[in-house]
Amino acid sequence: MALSGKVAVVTGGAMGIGRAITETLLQSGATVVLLDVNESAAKSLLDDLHKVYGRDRTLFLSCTVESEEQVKAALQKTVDTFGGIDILCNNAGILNEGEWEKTVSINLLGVIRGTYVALQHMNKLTGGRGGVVINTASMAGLGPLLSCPVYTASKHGVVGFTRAMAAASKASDYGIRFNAVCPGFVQTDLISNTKLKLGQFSHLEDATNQLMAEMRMLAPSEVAACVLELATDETKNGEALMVFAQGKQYVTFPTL
Ligand SMILES: NC(=O)C1=CN([C@@H]2O[C@H](COP(=O)(O)OP(=O)(O)OC[C@H]3O[C@@H](n4cnc5c(N)ncnc54)[C@H](O)[C@@H]3O)[C@@H](O)[C@H]2O)C=CC1
Ligand SMILES: CCCCCC(=O)CC\C=C/C=C/C=C/[C@@H](O)[C@@H](O)CCCC(=O)O
Repeated sequence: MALSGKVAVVTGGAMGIGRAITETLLQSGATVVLLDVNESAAKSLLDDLHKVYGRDRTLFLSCTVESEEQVKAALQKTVDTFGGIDILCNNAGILNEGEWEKTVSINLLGVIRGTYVALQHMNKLTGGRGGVVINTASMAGLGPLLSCPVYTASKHGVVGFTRAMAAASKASDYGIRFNAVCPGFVQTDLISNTKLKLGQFSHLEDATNQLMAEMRMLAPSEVAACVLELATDETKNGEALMVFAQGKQYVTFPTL
């Protein structure tokens, strides 16, 4: 299988897109460590996964991506347990325009933190074996979502950070590829009760719902399939892969 022998870490791996990524990577032969704050969801998922994949290819570690200490401990535990890290999926994210600092802290700072801590373990220049980092951005990382300006900013930041890290890694010979997946609307808890999550922009919920209807919904598994493509296609570095209900498309960015 494509990922046999590979060790993957998935943040926010207990639910939604992260759960689908976890399952898809396991199906492809990887060992998967899922980091999440929702212990009950994670333990329920682990029970299901153990029945299908056995107990030796999955591990749940309670970890918030907001904590440097917890991320460092989780990635060290991963390396101590499975020998290294080959794939990092910085997937954890929230929608909360009311608590916008928390949105930035998780969606952007959490991606930067996970990347920088994993770099110490994955970088070929520091004893790592290289690999790939796939960041879950969003279509809102490529264009503005009027009802959630801070969520939009966080996702634009993820796209920019990913592309810059890809260039830095190539120029530095880290041996690590960096890519972003940019889904449209996906049927998960994140987009439930959006009116409560839009803060001062809750009056724009209808406009967002109209966009959601026009773009149609994706299943988490469709996003996970694109993550698998970015993980396994070694020609992909610095890419942003858009995922629509109608298909997928790599972004062509302007050459400055
Ligand atoms: N649902 C959608 O329409 C879209 C979602 N995305 C992005 O996909 C990613 C996953 O979101 P969904 O699966 O939709 O949401 P979800 O709410 O179903 O799952 C998010 C997971 O992240 C975990 N999490 C939240 N805060 C965390 C933290 N501080 N540390 C560790 N884990 C944490 C949650 O416990 C949950 O298991 C997010 O980055 C989101 O922005 C991108 C485009 C579309
Ligand atoms: C309700 C928030 C959902 C958060 C979850 C997501 O990340 C969903 C993102 C899905 C689609 C986003 C599409 C964004 C489209 C806009 O950029 C576009 O409609 C703007 C067009 C006009 C312009 O460029 O100003």
